[in-house]
Amino acid sequence: MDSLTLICTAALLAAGGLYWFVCILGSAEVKGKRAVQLSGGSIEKENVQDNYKQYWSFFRRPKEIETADKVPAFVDTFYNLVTDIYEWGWGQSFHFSPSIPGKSHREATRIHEEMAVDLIGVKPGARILDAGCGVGGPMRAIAAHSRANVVGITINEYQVKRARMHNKKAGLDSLCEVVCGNFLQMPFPDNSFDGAYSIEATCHAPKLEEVYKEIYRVMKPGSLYVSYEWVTTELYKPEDPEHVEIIHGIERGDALPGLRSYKDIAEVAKKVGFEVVKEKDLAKPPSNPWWTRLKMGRIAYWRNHILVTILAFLGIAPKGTVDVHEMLFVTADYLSKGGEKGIFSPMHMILCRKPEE
Ligand SMILES: C=C(CC[C@@H](C)[C@H]1CC[C@H]2C3=CC[C@H]4[C@H](C)[C@@H](O)CC[C@]4(C)[C@H]3CC[C@]12C)C(C)C
Ligand SMILES: C[S@@+](CC[C@H](N)C(=O)[O-])C[C@H]1O[C@@H](n2cnc3c(N)ncnc32)[C@H](O)[C@@H]1O
Repeated sequence: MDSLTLICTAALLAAGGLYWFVCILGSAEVKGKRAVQLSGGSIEKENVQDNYKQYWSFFRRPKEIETADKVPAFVDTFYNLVTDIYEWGWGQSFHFSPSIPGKSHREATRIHEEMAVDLIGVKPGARILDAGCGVGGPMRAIAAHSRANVVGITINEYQVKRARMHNKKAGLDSLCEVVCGNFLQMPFPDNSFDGAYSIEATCHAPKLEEVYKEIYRVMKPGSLYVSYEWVTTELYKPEDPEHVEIIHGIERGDALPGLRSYKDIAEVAKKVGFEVVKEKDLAKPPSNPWWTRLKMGRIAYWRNHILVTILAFLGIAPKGTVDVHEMLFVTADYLSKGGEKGIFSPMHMILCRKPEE
């Protein structure tokens, strides 16, 4: 073989390898987002790095996220930064679920979502609220399973665009509606929903009471609300520096104004007027660990990190994407530790009823 043939063969192999690494491997599962499409949500490409710095500056004084009224804007910035990475590396449902032997992550996720709508017992044609809907993974599973009309609300405009696109693609846009707004002040009339749910979303509210009060307002008397809450468990010891570090790590990497204790959830629900029908930590045995999926993905995260670094270097992905990805990488570790130690649960389930008038 002469040297020209050798160079051409090597170049072809390198190009093929790069294509495979970026376009095939770049998507860890079937997600609807590719590595080459990573963006900063609604943030202009050149402003992603500054927005990341701005996000991080909120945590200079841990546990004191300046003032509560700044939280929705800070959460919005966070989701501009992470939405594409979540979709690319996790899927369209931005939450955890217990692993189920013999079932894929996708199936386990769907089962966890369907359980929520089964708990609120709605009939086909009912109108239900998804408070903090993300890009609508749960909303589509729930609408398909229950044939209820789901109205989702998210603070993040980019997620609204993504969710509407996915709804249409899934042929579920007649059942699923998405609104951009703050779940602390929703643009819906009193007593207008036949049920409501929120999956790993109300943890972003600076005061749980404010979001529960607002959900209570828009629900019809007699209807049910279920929430999967992020909490510290009875094993969390605030005097243990390792526990505190893990919980702060989770708060910093997930835009949380401060994790609540499992004890506070039912108390707040009752305070706003709900009757508590059932409360259960879905992470507890006999459920299988929810964090194994996070740990199993570690090799893929390394691969993703190399990929993101190359794409940012080539100017394909925004510059700050590398920092955001690194932050998530670290967060995954804190989340797994919180799960393994049993001090944190992302699925403390509470089922509430708005009393009949
Ligand atoms: C409910 C919330 C989000 C929960 C999870 C959906 C996300 C929490 C941490 C995220 C991730 C961590 C590591 C990323 C990895 C480094 C990257 O290569 C691919 C994406 C990750 C796996 C990413 C995916 C989503 C999470 C698991 C919060 C915000 C209240
Ligand atoms: C972790 S994601 C979960 C999304 C969805 N429930 C799921 O499981 O895929 C949290 C969601 O809550 C939304 N959210 C947080 N604070 C909000 C607020 N004040 N008003 C409306 N939505 C909010 C975010 O925009 C995001 O869509």
